[in-house]
Amino acid sequence: MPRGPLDSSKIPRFAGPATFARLPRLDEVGRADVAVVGVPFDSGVSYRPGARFGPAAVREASRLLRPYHPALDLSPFETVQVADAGDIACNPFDIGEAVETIAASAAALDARLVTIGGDHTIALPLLRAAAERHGPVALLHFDAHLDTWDTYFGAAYTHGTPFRRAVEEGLLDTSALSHVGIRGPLYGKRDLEEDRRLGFGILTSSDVMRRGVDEVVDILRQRVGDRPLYISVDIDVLDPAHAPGTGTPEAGGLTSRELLEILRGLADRAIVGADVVEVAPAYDHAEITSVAAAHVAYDLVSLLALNTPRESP
Ligand SMILES: N=C(N)NCCCC(=O)O
Ligand SMILES: [Zn+2]
Ligand SMILES: [Zn+2]
Repeated sequence: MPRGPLDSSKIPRFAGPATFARLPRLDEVGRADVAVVGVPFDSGVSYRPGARFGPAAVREASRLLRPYHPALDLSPFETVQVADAGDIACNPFDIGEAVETIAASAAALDARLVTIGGDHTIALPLLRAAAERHGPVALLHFDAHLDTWDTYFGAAYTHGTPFRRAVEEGLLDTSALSHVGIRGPLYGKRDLEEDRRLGFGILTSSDVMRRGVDEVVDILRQRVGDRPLYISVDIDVLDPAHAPGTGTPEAGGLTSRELLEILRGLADRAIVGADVVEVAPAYDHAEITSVAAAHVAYDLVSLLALNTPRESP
């Protein structure tokens, strides 16, 4: 029987140190099927810094999460062992070294991971770890930004470039790559042409609004098929009204309801790992962004719980 979160009817949810959803730490349970791990790294940002404080803020905002998910009819923490694996400590002064550390630490965790960032640079090492285990993976990338740019100031590893590196490294199944929520001004039309050449399809923020959640879910489910799927959620996919606490906000984004509904529509796909990145609490108000990120992480944990292979009795 998995060990679940602290009982909030006995220990008030605002008491004690924060783990994700008040779950046990990984060292308290020994092993986990699904682990939530923080990566407090933001040395790859191109604008406002501060996502290094994302993991702590999301854990704090996750105290109110409850154990039963009505929309999925699922108690994820009873179905599988979920634990908080703490933070991956990586070098804030050397991006290349940090990327190596994150890849090695993620690969060493014997669990399916929901990673809390940190800036989007961390998706590259997380995809390395996922591809090492599963081969090239399908990618669903929720973001205002493409993050397939080549370099910034000559730097190859930044929060605007992880998915171009991931394609170059052969980590992704280029027949199943989608961005969702893209919007805002670009450097030029070439950004879109290069992105298409890498293999990405785009559902813009306007597409989500005009075509609606159900049609978007149909398109994404078909594109992913039965491939192993990695989901990367940059919280700036949400409108700044729903996620002001982030480094590169863009007007005209998704609502948190739309994002959660799209994720729930993917419950029967073969999800192998996920991240929620770019929460920068210094720009947040009333925990709006961290609450949204905590709920997104809860839904991702639930999807992974549904996707954990059960041992036959
Ligand atoms: N928020 C992320 N991941 N990327 C934004 C990069 C946009 C830019 O610097 O032009
Ligand atoms: Zn972004
Ligand atoms: Zn991003």
